[in-house]
Amino acid sequence: MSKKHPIISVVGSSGAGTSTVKSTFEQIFRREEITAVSIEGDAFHRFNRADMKAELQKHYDESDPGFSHFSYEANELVELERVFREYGETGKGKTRHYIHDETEAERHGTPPGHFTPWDDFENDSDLLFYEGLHGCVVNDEVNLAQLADLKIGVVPVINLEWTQKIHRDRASRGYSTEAVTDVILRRMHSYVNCIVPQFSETDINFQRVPVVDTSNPFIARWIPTPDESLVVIRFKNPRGIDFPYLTSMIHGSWMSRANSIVIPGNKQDLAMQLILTPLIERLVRDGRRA
Ligand SMILES: Nc1ncnc2c1ncn2[C@@H]1O[C@H](COP(=O)(O)OP(=O)(O)OP(=O)(O)O)[C@@H](O)[C@H]1O
Ligand SMILES: O=C(CO)[C@H](O)[C@H](O)COP(=O)(O)O
Repeated sequence: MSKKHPIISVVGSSGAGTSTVKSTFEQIFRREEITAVSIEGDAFHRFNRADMKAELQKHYDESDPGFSHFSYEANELVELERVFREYGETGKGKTRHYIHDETEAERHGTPPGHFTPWDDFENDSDLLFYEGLHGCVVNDEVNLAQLADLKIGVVPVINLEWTQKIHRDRASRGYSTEAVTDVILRRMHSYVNCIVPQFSETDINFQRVPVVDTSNPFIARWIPTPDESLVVIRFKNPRGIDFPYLTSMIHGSWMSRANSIVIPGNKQDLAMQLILTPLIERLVRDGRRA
């Protein structure tokens, strides 16, 4: 927890939609005149693409099913914790980019499968925004959840998450369905052990649930649209959340439990803005005061 230099951590698996949610946060930052610096979780992978391939082969040869981009040891989590701590204490820190494809390569001048050099954050930011796989990890080595001030989980039900990953990796990263399926299978062990536990650390989870059949995500021709989905929003601590206000403002929403509301999928952006704006405002106000 850091009052003066707050940290927002948005966590989700690969293809869950954390980059998509980032744009909602950016709208709030712009409207509220908040200056944010940001980290993409993939920047803290331990290996570039070629080295990762060799590591995967090594683990495969040793019959180790647990190793993948999702596992702790494939990522620089101690370094990420150091950056979170440094930012919380001083408002300074550094990050880099992992380049996935040609479009990103052109933007950053680094070839796909490599990292850009480390770069310092801009000075005088109001907050640090993390989006990625591991921003709420608590394990024997690190406690990232403890260092973040607002923790959000983006967790579509798994069929939908796989559909989104397959479509995104095929459309913009040049992989075949078979290659993505193989990656999903190899990551399952660490999905369960390293990714899922974080959703008990998060303050709010947004879980998109399709209302069309996604029973075979490997042949789905398109991603279910927002109109074909509901979103379950679960608050870890519902105290202080004005549920009557939210359900009256979000047409078609209802409470499904004492700490959860369900909204139509096409209202996710509105719901995020209504829920997150006051929380972010408070973080920034307290930070500026401190
Ligand atoms: N609410 C949504 N409605 C419809 N499509 C969505 C939604 N959220 C995400 N998607 C789609 O799912 C795909 C994956 O989303 P996104 O790139 O945001 O995932 P990600 O979590 O950032 O993945 P990674 O961490 O691997 O980069 C994209 O094609 C995106 O358009
Ligand atoms: O999105 C991801 C994890 O969040 C990618 O799978 C990861 O960054 C590795 O990419 P690639 O295998 O294409 O080098």
